[in-house]
Amino acid sequence: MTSDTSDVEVAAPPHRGRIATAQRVVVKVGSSSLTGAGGGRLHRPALDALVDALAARRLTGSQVLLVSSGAIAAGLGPLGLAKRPWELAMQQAAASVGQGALLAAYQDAFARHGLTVGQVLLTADDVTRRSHYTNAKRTFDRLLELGIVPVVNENDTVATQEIRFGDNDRLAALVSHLVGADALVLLTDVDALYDGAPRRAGSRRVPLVATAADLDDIEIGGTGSAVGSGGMLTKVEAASIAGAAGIPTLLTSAEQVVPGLAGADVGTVFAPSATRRASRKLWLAHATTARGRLVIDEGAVRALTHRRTSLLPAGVVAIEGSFGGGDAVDVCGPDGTVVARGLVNYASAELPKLLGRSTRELARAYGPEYEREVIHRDDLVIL
Ligand SMILES: Nc1ncnc2c1ncn2[C@@H]1O[C@H](COP(=O)(O)OP(=O)(O)O)[C@@H](O)[C@H]1O
Ligand SMILES: N[C@@H](CCC(=O)OP(=O)(O)O)C(=O)O
Repeated sequence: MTSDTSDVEVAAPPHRGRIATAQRVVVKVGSSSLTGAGGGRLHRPALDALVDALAARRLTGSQVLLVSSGAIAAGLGPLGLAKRPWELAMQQAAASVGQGALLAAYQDAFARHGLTVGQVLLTADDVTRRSHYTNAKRTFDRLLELGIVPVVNENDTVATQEIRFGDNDRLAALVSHLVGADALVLLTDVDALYDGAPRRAGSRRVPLVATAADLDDIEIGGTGSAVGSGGMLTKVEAASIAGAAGIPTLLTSAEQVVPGLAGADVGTVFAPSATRRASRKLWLAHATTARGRLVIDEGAVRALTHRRTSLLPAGVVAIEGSFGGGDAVDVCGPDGTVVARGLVNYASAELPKLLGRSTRELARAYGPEYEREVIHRDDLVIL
């Protein structure tokens, strides 16, 4: 930068500064960045270069969590598969073979820097159900206290089609919530978000997404490689989930990880959309999959959104779906707009007889255990 005082000095964008100084950073790397041109085996030089950059950051005192894809891709070669299989059982077999190879490579690569890794395999349930969530959080906290680098992936071998994340972008965003990260870094095979297909002439890098409106004119497409899964869409969603917790996201390529982590003007930074909210509420909003819907009347909508009350049976007019007590459900107004999400205290089979009735009346009719709310306000997040 010139010292000429007539120049207006442009301060480094604050979000890039936050990435450079983040004390706790979650870094996610995609399959395509870890596999060679053929896609079916780990590309050790690429993995080693990534580990060198992360180890350097770790050794400056930051805590680094790595969310690494690549299990399925790494299992293709050993199983003699030319491309990612479509069948779930075959993907799981590939992941089972590949995850071992992946972790062994990380163990070895981090050991060159005197660092130890700890494997954490998560299913969607582990970041959805309250007891599992707390347990996963405790494990991460302890690993980080011990100076370990957690290496996280989805537990592909047991995740079924219905419950799996499928891509690791959202998982990385949820892990960043879970551990209260200061920054999320998504590494992929393109150096940034582009305003059109990245390899098309004329497409331009988007250096900053300050608000969701900045995405309006951007063509956000699917995966560009044979081994990736979500494409740009899941990365933009992940950045939005992280942003809702006050966490900035940097999206760039694995090759740009060193300047990216240093706060240089590479890749795309997604500014957070909010200041930090309590993580359990965020988890409720983003990690849970709604198993059903409760339709509530206008008065209940007002009570929930303006007075932040619990949802009582008297305000519920209809139920949709089949769910158990403790499951997540969406709460909608009379026009079908989703106003909240929460953990319901009753199973769908129990609810019909309670609708529209006061808790006092229900307690008289069915006993004191029916005096409880349909959703307690601590288990309710307004959307
Ligand atoms: N607007 C866009 N800007 C940049 N990349 C995009 C865009 N739309 C789609 N993509 C594609 O997203 C791909 C990255 O996603 P993916 O293949 O799932 O990677 P990973 O395996 O790292 O998760 C890029 O290779 C690119 O082809
Ligand atoms: N858990 C899977 C990740 C799925 C996947 O392809 O993710 P990504 O490359 O990040 O789009 C694996 O390890 O193969």
